[in-house]
Amino acid sequence: MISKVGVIGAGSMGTAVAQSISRRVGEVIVFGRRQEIVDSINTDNCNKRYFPGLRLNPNIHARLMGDRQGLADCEAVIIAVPSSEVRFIVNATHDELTGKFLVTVAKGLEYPSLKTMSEIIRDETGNPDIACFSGPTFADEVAYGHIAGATIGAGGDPSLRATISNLFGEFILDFSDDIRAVELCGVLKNVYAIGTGMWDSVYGNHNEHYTFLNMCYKEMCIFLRAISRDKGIFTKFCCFGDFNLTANVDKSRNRTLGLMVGKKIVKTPYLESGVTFEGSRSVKGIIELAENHSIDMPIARFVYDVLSGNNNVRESVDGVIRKAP
Ligand SMILES: NC(=O)C1=CN([C@@H]2O[C@H](COP(=O)(O)OP(=O)(O)OC[C@H]3O[C@@H](n4cnc5c(N)ncnc54)[C@H](OP(=O)(O)O)[C@@H]3O)[C@@H](O)[C@H]2O)C=CC1
Ligand SMILES: O=C(CO)COP(=O)(O)O
Repeated sequence: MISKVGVIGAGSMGTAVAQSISRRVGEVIVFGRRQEIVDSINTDNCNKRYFPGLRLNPNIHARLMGDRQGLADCEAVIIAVPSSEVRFIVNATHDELTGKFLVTVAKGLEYPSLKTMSEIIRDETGNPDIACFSGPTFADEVAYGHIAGATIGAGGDPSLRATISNLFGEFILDFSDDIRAVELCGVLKNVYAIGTGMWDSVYGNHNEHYTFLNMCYKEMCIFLRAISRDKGIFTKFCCFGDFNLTANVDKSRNRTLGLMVGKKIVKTPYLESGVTFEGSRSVKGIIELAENHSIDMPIARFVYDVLSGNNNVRESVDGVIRKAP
């Protein structure tokens, strides 16, 4: 039984996962890069920057990212930073992470390598046991203990699954041994959340919304059918559940980005906002990955065109309707 778990990333998802897991293990150590967050967690049992109203469980402690011994003492480590940071951070903590049980919750695709997070982590650590966690899991709702489902992407080793099931025992879990496919679901759903936000910024009726949603899900399933070994992936939490959560709910940062870009409230510097918009970083890679499999993704291309400022939603959307699968 794992007793000490590390969480790299003291943001919304890192804090939320720490709160959930802390009810199932002896201690959770959250590693952050801001001293004031580390202090607020250790002094006030609260991450004042991300969840100012949430009292964290007393067995959650925080350390600065550089605390190598603190990380070395953890038996399992969860990586909860934006996908753009994963390679740098895992490379920098290679010695402490090698040989450990690692789980990534990050939803992104490295460019131009087109590697998923678990593939990056394996590159950097050589660990055989790397799992991913992905599903309809808004961090704030996880942090406050609401029911959530998630897919665990992991190898078929029964002891590995038992370990994961215990760590994430507060979630309703399904499993897949196609880790890459699970992670790509999380990448795709962010792209379609932006796309649905863009569409809804122009077409506000119910019929229009669900027509476009269906077009997105169809394009996503065509891609997954081509790349996934897990033929049941389509009904798993990482796919149908997370796709619908983020495409339909304004709480989604990706959907909100689509709405704001569609309404011309923001232009491309939004990446400097400091908000984690994973879909905008991964859309180009997902298009290239699809092309490598001779798959056309008109909706993903629509998202990329509008995000790039090449076109606005109205100019681009006719192409989508004509070409969408
Ligand atoms: N939020 C959610 O609802 C969910 C998020 N996820 C995924 O989790 C991942 C993390 O996102 P999320 O927690 O939402 O993002 P947030 O923006 O809420 O937090 C990101 C955290 O990463 C830290 N960070 C960023 N760069 C570095 C770095 N170079 N070194 C150390 N720490 C760093 C930030 O530090 P600082 O505070 O100093 O900026 C912050 O603590 C994403 O891939 C996301 O898709 C998955 C499911 C749900
Ligand atoms: O992945 C998430 C919920 O499962 C969070 O979505 P956003 O990054 O769009 O906020």
